[in-house]
Amino acid sequence: MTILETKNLTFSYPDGTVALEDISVRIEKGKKIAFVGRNGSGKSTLFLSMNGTHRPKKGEILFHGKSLKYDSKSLREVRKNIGIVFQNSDDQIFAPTIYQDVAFGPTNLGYSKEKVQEIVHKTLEYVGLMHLKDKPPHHLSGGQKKRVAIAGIVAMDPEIIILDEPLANLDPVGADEVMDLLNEQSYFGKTIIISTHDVDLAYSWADYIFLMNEHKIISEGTPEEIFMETEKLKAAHLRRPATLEIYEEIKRRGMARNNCCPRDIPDLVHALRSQHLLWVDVTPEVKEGDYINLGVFYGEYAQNSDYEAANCKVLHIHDDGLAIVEMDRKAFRAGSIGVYDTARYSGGEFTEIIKRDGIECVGAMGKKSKLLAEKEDIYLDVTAGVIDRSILNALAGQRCLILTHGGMVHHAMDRIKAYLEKSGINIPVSIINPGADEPVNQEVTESMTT
Ligand SMILES: Nc1ncnc2c1ncn2[C@@H]1O[C@H](COP(=O)(O)OP(=O)(O)OP(=O)(O)O)[C@@H](O)[C@H]1O
Repeated sequence: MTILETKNLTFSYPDGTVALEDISVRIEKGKKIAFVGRNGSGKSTLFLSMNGTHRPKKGEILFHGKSLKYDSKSLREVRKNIGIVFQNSDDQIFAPTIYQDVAFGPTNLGYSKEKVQEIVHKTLEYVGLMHLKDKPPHHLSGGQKKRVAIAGIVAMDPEIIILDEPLANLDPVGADEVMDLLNEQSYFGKTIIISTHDVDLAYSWADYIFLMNEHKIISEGTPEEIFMETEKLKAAHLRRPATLEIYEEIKRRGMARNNCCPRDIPDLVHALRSQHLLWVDVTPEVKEGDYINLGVFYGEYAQNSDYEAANCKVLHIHDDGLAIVEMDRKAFRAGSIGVYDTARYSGGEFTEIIKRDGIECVGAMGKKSKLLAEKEDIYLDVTAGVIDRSILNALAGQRCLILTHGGMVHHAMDRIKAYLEKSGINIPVSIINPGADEPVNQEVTESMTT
């Protein structure tokens, strides 16, 4: 279902600079959308047009199929439902305290003082800034300011959240925390639109991408489609994502499975063709069709030590005694992944779970979960890219624990299950402390082969 649409949108600034030319896009409800383009291509202008801040010279904008109107009542309604987080948080945050800043939107919507308080507390808790609620925003770090700006928008409960360069000036962990927030909002059914020139982010995150160059949309499609268009990327001064570049190189060396389009590191690992055929020296008594044991180096993926014996069938023996053998390896030493919902935390249980389940790798997603881990003095092995890192560590045999809360629990479960289903690997995965309406164990049970 289309939630937002622009038709032949054209916009120029008062000094005559043309910023948008004939832009027609359709945004589907609930999707994660990225507008990708170099500096000055028109992304910010388009976003400000989408919520009625800029009035187009030509064309129109439709929200739920209705053309945008520019009287103050209609604009108020649109801005309640289409929230924008600006690239520079200082353009957005202006109240004397963080609490007041987040309260601004809900207050303007005419909610009672009690309801505003309830919303602000919930939202600040959600972004992990409750402990800073009375601080003036200008005393915060860039990453904290970004979270305040997002909180201010989330507090209005808009249908669409637009973020202009959401990760600009954030460190990797801060960037990950912002993406965790966005993924959770997406899980709750919000439509998320971002602008970025970070091709790696757009490729791994978005459901659908619009490519912009010189005030126009030059292409649109799924990430896989967009990043195959080398010429258009070049025209837009962009490059292909690193994951795709690595995959292409692996493929050129005959080491990749065919027809896959890895979007992240676990995908890339899965894209590696397992090493089936080996070329070895055999003794004269070995015949074609025999089985021999060979020592193979598997690193952390081995079941007992880094080296192990793999049973190999001799396929062909050359005159010079060299043979081609095929490895017959059945299984990885698989670890496990447990997801703990910190929304149901009552105090002190992490230490107990880590001891009880022999956890070797702990990761936390979201500020709230990280703060709780700190409170229990838990060392966090992973604080960024937590889901992917946990999958990779579990593939190497580790027992992993992910601390997160609310919608992120299900986002993490869905992502892990999707990966395991796609790769046919079996790793026990469960929500450790499910709610009354959730299944205790969500194991994926397909058989595992290399
Ligand atoms: N207030 C303004 N007055 C005049 N021209 C402007 C104004 N704001 C932006 N522009 C121009 O409009 C064009 C589009 O700018 P816009 O900021 O929308 O691009 P962008 O893709 O968001 O860039 P960036 O990635 O650098 O944020 C550029 O040529 C820019 O110089």
